[in-house]
Amino acid sequence: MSMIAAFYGGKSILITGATGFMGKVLMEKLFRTSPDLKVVYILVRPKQGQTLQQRVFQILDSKLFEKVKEVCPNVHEKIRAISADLNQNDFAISKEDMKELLSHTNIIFHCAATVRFDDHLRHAVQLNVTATQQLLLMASQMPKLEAFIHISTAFSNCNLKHIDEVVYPCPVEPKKIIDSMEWLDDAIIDEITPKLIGDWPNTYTYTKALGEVVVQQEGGNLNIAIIRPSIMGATWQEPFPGWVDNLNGPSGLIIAAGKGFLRSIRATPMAVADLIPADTVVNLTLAVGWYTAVHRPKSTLVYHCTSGNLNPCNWGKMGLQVLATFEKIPFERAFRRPNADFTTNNITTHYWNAVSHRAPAIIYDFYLRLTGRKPRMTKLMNRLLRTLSMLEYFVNRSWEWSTYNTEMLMSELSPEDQRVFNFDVRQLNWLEYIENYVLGVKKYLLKEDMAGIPEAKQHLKRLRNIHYLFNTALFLIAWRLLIARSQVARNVWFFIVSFCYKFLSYFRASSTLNV
Ligand SMILES: CCCCCCCCCCCCCCCC(=O)SCCNC(=O)CCNC(=O)[C@H](O)C(C)(C)COP(=O)(O)OP(=O)(O)OC[C@H]1O[C@@H](n2cnc3c(N)ncnc32)[C@H](O)[C@@H]1OP(=O)(O)O
Ligand SMILES: NC(=O)C1=CN([C@@H]2O[C@H](COP(=O)(O)OP(=O)(O)OC[C@H]3O[C@@H](n4cnc5c(N)ncnc54)[C@H](OP(=O)(O)O)[C@@H]3O)[C@@H](O)[C@H]2O)C=CC1
Repeated sequence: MSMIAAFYGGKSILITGATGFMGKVLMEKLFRTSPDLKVVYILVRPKQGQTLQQRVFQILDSKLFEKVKEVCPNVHEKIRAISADLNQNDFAISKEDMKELLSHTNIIFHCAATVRFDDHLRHAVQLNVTATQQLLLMASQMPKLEAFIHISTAFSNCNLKHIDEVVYPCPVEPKKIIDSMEWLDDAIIDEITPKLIGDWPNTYTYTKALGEVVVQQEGGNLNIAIIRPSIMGATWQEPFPGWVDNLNGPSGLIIAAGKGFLRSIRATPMAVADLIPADTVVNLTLAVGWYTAVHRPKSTLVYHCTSGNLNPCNWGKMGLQVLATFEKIPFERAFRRPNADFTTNNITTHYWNAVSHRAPAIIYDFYLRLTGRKPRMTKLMNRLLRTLSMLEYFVNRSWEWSTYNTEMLMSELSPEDQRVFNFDVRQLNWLEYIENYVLGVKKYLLKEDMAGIPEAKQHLKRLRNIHYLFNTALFLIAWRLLIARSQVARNVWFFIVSFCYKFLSYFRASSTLNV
């Protein structure tokens, strides 16, 4: 019997960010391995005209929860959705709900965050720092609380090259930042943001670093642990390979490459692609929850959930495998044949952006206009280029994350727990994982049917023929123009023609002699 699964039995668990990518995988695993848990409270905000219950049912109706419904048929009764907005004071939770949360919660998994790189500093601070502070305050009033697990990111200290499993201080105290956000107006915040974030690449990583400091400073006597995942990708094994449901991290770029929009990216092929499957992160998170509650470490432990130091894969290898998978599993209605490449300097990046991204978009929009349709490709391409520029920082550097605590935890698990809550990335086969990832993007994100693969392959063949035809026509036109204008080109042309003629004459003469 798994000790971790048994530990969660009968427990009341509070999850923030349960409607997000990681939150869903976390809930799924909890219910599948500990169907006898008491209740999972989730803090949810009504969104896009959906009520809380509708949001919960939508999650439970997804393929991700199919296995859960078999092992825990009353799962919907065990999820208690609480209306909350983490941007508001006291999270705008009603008094009754707050009372229930405070008196029953045993474990907290704090996953909610804004993960947008370009979020306004005020909003990023509110969600990633102030909300964490408020949640800690709530936690300190929970008499039955056994552990508080805070999800951060391995990139919270990406301004360093080697990162240990410790909380690093920030140049400005989080409390001062929180206070200043209250009285500074947006224009001033915009102006000081670059100075405040210093050598962090964006407001996301900066505020996640501040969030960690808050956890350390204001955790008081709570039993706390911090988990730092790197780039979270589709599931590796559980509940099935390849599950993914948002465009963050590599998923959006896989779509852009597979549909033929993404032709080149400024990335260092040898830089480590520190991807980590979502189910690996969740297994570690649940193991940390158990360890923190049962062993009550004296200080706040930080756990790195990364792949680079144990089983490294680089962007070059990953990119090639993604492209190889498109040969077998193409996406439908591609704009161009998938053929993304890495560039390594600014000049080639600008060149390929102009030639391979902007020019085809302009030509296609011109064609759309001619045929009476609304142009849209240039807008889409601009958005892709903006996304690429935001991700560039992460695909041109490598980091070293130490994993002493994560390895210590692994050694503390029983063989059964090591199997059920496996977070040993050394066992990950990258080629297989990436293939399943691309397949998952096709099935669960693009919602494309596998039966459409032959037609998608035919479409790619047509695109290849159009590509060859276009290139040949372009070459002939360019050559014709050159010959008309340049004596050197004419001389070269006559030399080639006369050489071919002589060669053919010689060939004909020698074959006549042989007869
Ligand atoms: C050959 C291949 C090589 C592969 C090579 C890979 C390299 C991959 C490196 C990654 C490196 C990360 C390393 C940090 C790891 C962390 O710790 S960070 C956690 C992950 N966070 C992220 O990835 C967030 C990054 N994304 C962003 O910050 C913003 O989306 C961007 C990039 C600034 C773009 O913003 P934007 O232009 O305003 O576009 P946005 O409104 O966000 O979205 C555009 C459309 O996509 C949709 N959309 C956006 N997000 C989502 C979503 N999550 N779910 C569903 N739809 C969405 C929107 O609905 C919108 O659609 P429409 O409503 O227009 O129809
Ligand atoms: N994805 C990744 O690559 C990585 C993620 N992480 C960390 O993992 C955690 C989970 O990330 P991930 O699941 O990918 O993120 P998602 O963007 O998928 O989910 C974010 C969650 O936070 C919730 N949330 C956001 N704002 C509010 C609000 N004002 N009130 C209530 N809830 C809110 C969202 O709710 P709603 O559905 O209503 O929007 C959603 O449930 C985060 O802490 C992130 O920093 C760390 C490393 C990598």
